[in-house]
Amino acid sequence: MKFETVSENRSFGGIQGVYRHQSEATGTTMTFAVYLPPAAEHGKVPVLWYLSGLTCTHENAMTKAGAQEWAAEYGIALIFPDTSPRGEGVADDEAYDLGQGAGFYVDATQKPWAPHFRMWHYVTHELPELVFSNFPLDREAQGITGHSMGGHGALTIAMTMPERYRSVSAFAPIANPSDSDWGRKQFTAYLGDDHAAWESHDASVLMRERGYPGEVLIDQGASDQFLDLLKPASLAQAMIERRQPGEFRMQKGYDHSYFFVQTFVADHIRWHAERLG
Ligand SMILES: N[C@@H](CCC(=O)N[C@@H](CSC=O)C(=O)NCC(=O)O)C(=O)O
Repeated sequence: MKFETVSENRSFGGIQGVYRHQSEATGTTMTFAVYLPPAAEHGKVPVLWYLSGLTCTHENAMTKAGAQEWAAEYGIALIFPDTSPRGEGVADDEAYDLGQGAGFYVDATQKPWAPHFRMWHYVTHELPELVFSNFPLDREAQGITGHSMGGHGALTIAMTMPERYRSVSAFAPIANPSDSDWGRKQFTAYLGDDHAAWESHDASVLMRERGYPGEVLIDQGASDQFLDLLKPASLAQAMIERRQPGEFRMQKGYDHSYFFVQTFVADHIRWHAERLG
């Protein structure tokens, strides 16, 4: 699989790279970022996938989360995919929470989204094949995290493929999209009216039905301006009903911004590093 280098910069002794490739999954050019810690000079390192939220590209978390320092310290690589296909021939919507920048980590089955909006397949199949073939990454040591829409993606992907994603965490995830205006509109557009398809992309439903075999770490700002849309209580209740091991932390005074993410990102990278070995 071919890709081109957009930029590479030294960061905390490692390399922060940005790359571009032609995606078969989305039928578009996709950009992604990979941070390789210094330890990657000596062999394969564990991988933490970071899925971003609404309106983001690969760049927001790469530049705002402050994750590289901790990834370098714990010897773990970071991968930052984009959040949707983009481009002139790609469907879009005027709203910031549908279309480009709002792929919701599903494979759309409905027009006009279906031809390009295949972010589940892209993030779980195509991009892994590309990065594991071209970077010194340990395929057997993968964790996944994300923020907001990306937290939704991380939780639903980890609960669907726990044998692959050996650790999971989330920052302020969209926790119950089937019952939220951050979910119903997008699932209707991308997946249609088939609520069974919605439920397989809803972290609270998956938590209640199957949970995750390891421990789960969730951080949620108690002053998050989007609490009504995120619905953390649904996920917390599902964790209790499931007796899911893990930590659900309400962080006093924190909102939804990257100031919140950068405050707790060290905890999350440590969490993953401890579980990925
Ligand atoms: N209307 C706002 C909402 C966008 C926003 O807050 N996006 C968050 C993720 S929200 C859930 O997925 C985000 O990460 N923004 C990028 C950033 O760098 O902060 C708006 O358009 O600002």
